[in-house]
Amino acid sequence: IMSHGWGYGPSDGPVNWCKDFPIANGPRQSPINIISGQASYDSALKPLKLNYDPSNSTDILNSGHSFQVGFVDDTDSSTLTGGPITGTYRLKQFHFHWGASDYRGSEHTVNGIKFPCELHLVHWNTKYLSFGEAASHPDGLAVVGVFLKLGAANPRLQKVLDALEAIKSKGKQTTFSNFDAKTLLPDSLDYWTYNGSLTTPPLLESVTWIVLKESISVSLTQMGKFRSLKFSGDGEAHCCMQDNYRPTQPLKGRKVRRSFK
Ligand SMILES: O[B-]1(O)OCc2ccc(NC(=S)NCc3ccccc3)cc21
Ligand SMILES: [Zn+2]
Repeated sequence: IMSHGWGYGPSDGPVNWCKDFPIANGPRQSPINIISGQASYDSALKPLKLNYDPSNSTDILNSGHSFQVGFVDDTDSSTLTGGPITGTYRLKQFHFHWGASDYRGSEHTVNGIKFPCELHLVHWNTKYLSFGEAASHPDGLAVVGVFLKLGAANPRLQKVLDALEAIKSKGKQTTFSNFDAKTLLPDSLDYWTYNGSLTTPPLLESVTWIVLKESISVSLTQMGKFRSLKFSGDGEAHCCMQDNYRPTQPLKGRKVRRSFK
């Protein structure tokens, strides 16, 4: 077993996760490479409905693997409905994955193309009592993935990045209120969808993935802010938080559908 938790380094990284989490080699692992020509249009797929209440945002945390903005999820005030899912899923947190260079960092890829960063908006099915409970069921979670593409600075993203000063090292947390996660979404909500898993241990196969076709912009300077975070805690040897993405996993016969013609 691993001497310590999991990470993204040479000894505790994705190639070794299967030792502690054998599901890493399971039938519905994420992320995947989306081959757009092989994704079949499904007219039965509904439009995504994201209703987020900005007053639900609570905090921003350096988890040691990424940073995440947390939301109050004890009522149906910030929800995802429609799309490929049935029922109501509550927003719990959003976080990102990014690279050490601008040519890698996303988890999902499109026709082999990597983006410098990928946003994950994590929701859980309210037919279960909690996120933890939902995470152990095949229909328990729904994650909206958004690619970040190099370009003009993104003013909506900047509000999140300005908060990173206070959470540089692992375990740091600070309040983060009145943030409207909807402002991080692109104009179009066209998406690809497939059945997958968490992309970090425990790699549970409980995620309906909803990956948006349209990306949002991020500037080089803003990418530098992501990379200024540390995997390490205060007093530990400084280890820049970057390349915190899992490589793509085998499709194993799964079908990817698209909501757009
Ligand atoms: O694959 B992802 O990076 O994107 C989607 C996503 C959602 C959640 C996580 N992990 C979490 S919340 N772990 C804590 C936990 C996990 C399982 C049960 C309780 C608690 C990682 C990812
Ligand atoms: Zn993620």
